[in-house]
Amino acid sequence: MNVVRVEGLTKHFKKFHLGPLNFKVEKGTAVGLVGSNGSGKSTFFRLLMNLVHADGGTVEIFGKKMPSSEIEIKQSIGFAANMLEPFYQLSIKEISSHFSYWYPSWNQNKYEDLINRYKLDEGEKFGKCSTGMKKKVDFIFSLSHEPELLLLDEPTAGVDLGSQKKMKEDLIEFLEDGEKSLIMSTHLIDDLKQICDNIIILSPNGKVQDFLRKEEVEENWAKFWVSELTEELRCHPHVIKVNDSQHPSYLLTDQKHVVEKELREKGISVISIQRLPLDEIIEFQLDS
Ligand SMILES: Nc1ncnc2c1ncn2[C@@H]1O[C@H](COP(=O)(O)OP(=O)(O)OP(=O)(O)O)[C@@H](O)[C@H]1O
Repeated sequence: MNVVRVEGLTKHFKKFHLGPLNFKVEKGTAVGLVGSNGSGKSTFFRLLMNLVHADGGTVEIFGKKMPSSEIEIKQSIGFAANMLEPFYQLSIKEISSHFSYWYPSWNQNKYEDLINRYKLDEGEKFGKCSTGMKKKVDFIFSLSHEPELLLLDEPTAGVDLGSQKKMKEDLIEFLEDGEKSLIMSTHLIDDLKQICDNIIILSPNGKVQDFLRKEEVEENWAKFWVSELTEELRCHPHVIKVNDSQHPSYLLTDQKHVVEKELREKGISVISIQRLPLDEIIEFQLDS
């Protein structure tokens, strides 16, 4: 079952066009959204939450259409995206009383446990919190009403290392029963490695450059150092990069088994094979 389905979603600003975006998020999975600064990650979250109006396309969440089922859908979404600034004059506790009113599923015990876990002072005015503290408050509010889906825009950015570790533990626990889902943007490879199943890469011009299934890419992407690079290999649809400026030459593939078979059939010797770590794969995708 798909928890999120996006079709042809577009947003045009004067100097930036996002989309058309097409993808699905399966229930029970965690998706990492990566892309360079300004590639449209925050805009994408705002579109999902109908905080900016799309110029085209459709969004379905929990099988219901946005924006016609907006209120119902939002009751089951935990959203953290630096949206609490308008409450800068209120204390964390005062903001929590608004949240508990808005969300029938608000879990006061969970909220208090998280406040203690992240060592926050509930009496502090939100506007006086540091950047990292604000991120933690945002994170706590997103989790305290027992959502089915979390949408988190760079949740760990600017957060101290100890709290980053706790956030990851909390997200892994959130996903544990396989019923709940997560989309989070991040610039941190560890977030992707430790939490996400799939990765959406946004190109600088606001398009989905790739949708990577983490298990598949770790299995399929590899570098082969070979005795020779034939023309056929250079043009092979699963050879995505070659380098013959050094000896031995190497090729990069996103289909290890296909290329391995091809090399064997053509009698080309493989000097060595290296699996590609996820960070190199993402780096390659972001650079290409
Ligand atoms: N309200 C707006 N009006 C005009 N342009 C906007 C508006 N909001 C965002 N943009 C532009 O859309 C582009 C994408 O911005 P967005 O904040 O979504 O990127 P991002 O991927 O989240 O970046 P970062 O990684 O730096 O947080 C940027 O060029 C930005 O200037």
